[in-house]
Amino acid sequence: MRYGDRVLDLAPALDRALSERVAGPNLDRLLAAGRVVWTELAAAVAVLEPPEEHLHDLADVRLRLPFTVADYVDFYSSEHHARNLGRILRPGQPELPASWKHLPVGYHGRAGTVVVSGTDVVRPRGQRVSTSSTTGDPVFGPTVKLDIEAEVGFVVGTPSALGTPVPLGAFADHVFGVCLVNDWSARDIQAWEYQPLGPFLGKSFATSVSAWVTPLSALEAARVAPPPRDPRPLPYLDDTGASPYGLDLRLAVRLNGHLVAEPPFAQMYWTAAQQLAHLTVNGASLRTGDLFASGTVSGPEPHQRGSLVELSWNGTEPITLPDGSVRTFLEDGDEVVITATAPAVGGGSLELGEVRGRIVPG
Ligand SMILES: O=C(O)/C=C/C(=O)CC(=O)CC(=O)O
Ligand SMILES: [Ca+2]
Ligand SMILES: [Mg+2]
Repeated sequence: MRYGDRVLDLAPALDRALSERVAGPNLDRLLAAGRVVWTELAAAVAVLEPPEEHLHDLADVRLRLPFTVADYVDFYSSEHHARNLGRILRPGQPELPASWKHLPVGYHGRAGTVVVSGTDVVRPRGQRVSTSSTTGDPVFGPTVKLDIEAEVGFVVGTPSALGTPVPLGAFADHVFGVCLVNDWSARDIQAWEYQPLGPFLGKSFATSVSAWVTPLSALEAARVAPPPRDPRPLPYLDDTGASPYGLDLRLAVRLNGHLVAEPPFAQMYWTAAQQLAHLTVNGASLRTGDLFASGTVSGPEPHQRGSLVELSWNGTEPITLPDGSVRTFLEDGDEVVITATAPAVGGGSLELGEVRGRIVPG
């Protein structure tokens, strides 16, 4: 457990009965233990006075992937991001696909390449069509449009049965907490391969997650109403009158230490509860360790865009950083850090665990 600037080795600091139910080398057993135990643990932690011997400086600790990732799904739930990508990738066509306001669009990603914050990201190679190509034929080589996507991830604890959808109201019975996600994306590989089945190799080479998962119970004060929906969604997605599941998380994206974007999660069109309801409405089951990400978090303002393809408008509007360096997409050696804050229970604000990654040559 994160304890300010330190790390608390929680299991030996807990009473034995609780410790035996959650202890392990990662969060897998805690996730599987279910909501009653999560609540019991949160109560125990709130009154805990940790002995010094179980506290370690962050610098002395190597952070690991916090849980075994089962299935990984990525949504597309920022209206601002979706409209921007539509304008950039599909000029002359409607900004939003016809289904966009009726369901949270998503795709299944590659769980095995989800890596913990701090892991280097190797520039991927693949097929792309050069902008100077006269034939439209692809070339092969390292991506020249390596991008980030600042996202929020939701971590499933309690599984569900195959054939049984998880309704909106059961969200907190299944989802343990929240992490930050960087969905690295090779825009040139993606643009050539993605139609009609969606992203494939352009995003499957690495997805970074924070080493820390913030329990939903710690984010009660961050809950906000999502933006109004028009048209009203079908009943299984209609959260009118329900306790809202928007979250006022304020993201910050830094490139080589310079702030380049401040995406507001509160403006996401579809909430995580709706994403979960949609993901299971066909009877698909959940497993402990399933990770579903929000989609790139972009707000309405230019400085609120959570990807470089938006911030540099597909490379046509380069960004000048305070140190004088200029970027469109990522260069080798670049380091990206995504952080977030949220209103805390009892006042003040809390920080989510950061997600950090550096690009190394392919
Ligand atoms: O509009 C497209 O074709 C592609 C969109 C994305 O690459 C974004 C994606 O991965 C989903 C998201 O993060 O919002
Ligand atoms: Ca994404
Ligand atoms: Mg990815």
